[in-house]
Amino acid sequence: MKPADHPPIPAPKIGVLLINLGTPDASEAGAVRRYLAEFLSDPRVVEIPRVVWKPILHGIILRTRPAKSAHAYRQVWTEQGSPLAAITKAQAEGLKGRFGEGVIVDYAMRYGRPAIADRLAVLKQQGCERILLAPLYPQYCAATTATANDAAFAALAAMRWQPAIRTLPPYYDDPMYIDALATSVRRSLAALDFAPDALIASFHGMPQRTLELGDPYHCHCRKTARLLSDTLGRELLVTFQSRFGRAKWLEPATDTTLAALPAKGVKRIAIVAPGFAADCVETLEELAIRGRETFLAAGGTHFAALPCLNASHEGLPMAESVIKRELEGWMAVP
Ligand SMILES: C=CC1=C(C)c2cc3[nH]c(cc4nc(cc5[nH]c(cc1n2)c(C)c5CCC(=O)O)C(CCC(=O)O)=C4C)c(C)c3C=C
Ligand SMILES: [Fe+2]
Ligand SMILES: [Fe+2]
Repeated sequence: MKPADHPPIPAPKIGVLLINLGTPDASEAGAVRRYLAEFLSDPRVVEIPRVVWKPILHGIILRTRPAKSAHAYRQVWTEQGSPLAAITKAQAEGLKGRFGEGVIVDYAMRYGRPAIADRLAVLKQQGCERILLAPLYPQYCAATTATANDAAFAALAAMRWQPAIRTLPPYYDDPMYIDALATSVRRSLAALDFAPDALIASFHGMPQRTLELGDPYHCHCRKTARLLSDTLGRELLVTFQSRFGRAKWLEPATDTTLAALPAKGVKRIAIVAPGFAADCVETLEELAIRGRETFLAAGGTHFAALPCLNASHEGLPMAESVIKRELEGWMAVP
């Protein structure tokens, strides 16, 4: 065959795989137990020797926590399932078509479904020879960003013909991210029927030891908060939520701060969670329900939990921008 007689070779495609933490398939204790078992067995999440941790996990945690957590999930469950699942799906839908022809946007979860290995296989079947892994964590943390990438690399380890891979860097200080947060916070505050005395930025906590071992998570959170505070032109109180286990976690803790503020004369607050790309049980139940109860029981009078960036008018263009930058050089992106 002369070269001109060859059938046209389809252009190789690019895949963008959004990755978030994962969430149970259902809000009943069995499903929550399966999810927690996978999540809390990850040595990136609980950095205790397996011989010590396994009996604690299986003998205590997985016998007691699923029922409590299922209660929390039930309070925030939607018709589309877990909020984290529904919002991540909406983010992927909302980003489709924003990177030009030949770029396929998909999403996966580190724990539970859709699994990272399965979606990588589907992207490959669709002809993606280059894939951007995009863990949706603005602040890098080994327990979130690194383990998401680890899972993808483990799937690649089983492939004879691997796609080329890039990973999305953390975007904790990206001006698009900070501006998106500031615009979203301003819009949410303007819609309140009260003016808060204080604005709290609550980040997911981590064991203090991970900071001492060099994980940049704490520094990334502090920098996000400083830049957001500068952009908003108002003070932000930084706290860390969702403490797990007996070890010392990053401080100040969100729950103890909420309980202490009214006695200091801070009776009206708004709380934002800049480290969560999507609302989830930690923002909708732990902050918006239990946090409110704690604050009001301590004498607070007004409480508002502000929404995360989600698939909003601020959130999607921000995600588009940080992703587009990583696709540069792979193709002429519009
Ligand atoms: C945003 C960053 C997150 C970090 C850092 C993080 C660390 C971390 N988390 C746990 C334990 C639990 N986290 C749980 C829920 C949860 N965590 C994050 C994000 C981070 N976690 C999200 C987005 C969610 C919500 C998931 C959802 O389904 O909506 C839970 C499960 C809920 C519960 O039982 O309370 C646990 C447990 C540890 C131990 C850890 C770091 C060491
Ligand atoms: Fe967590
Ligand atoms: Fe929690």
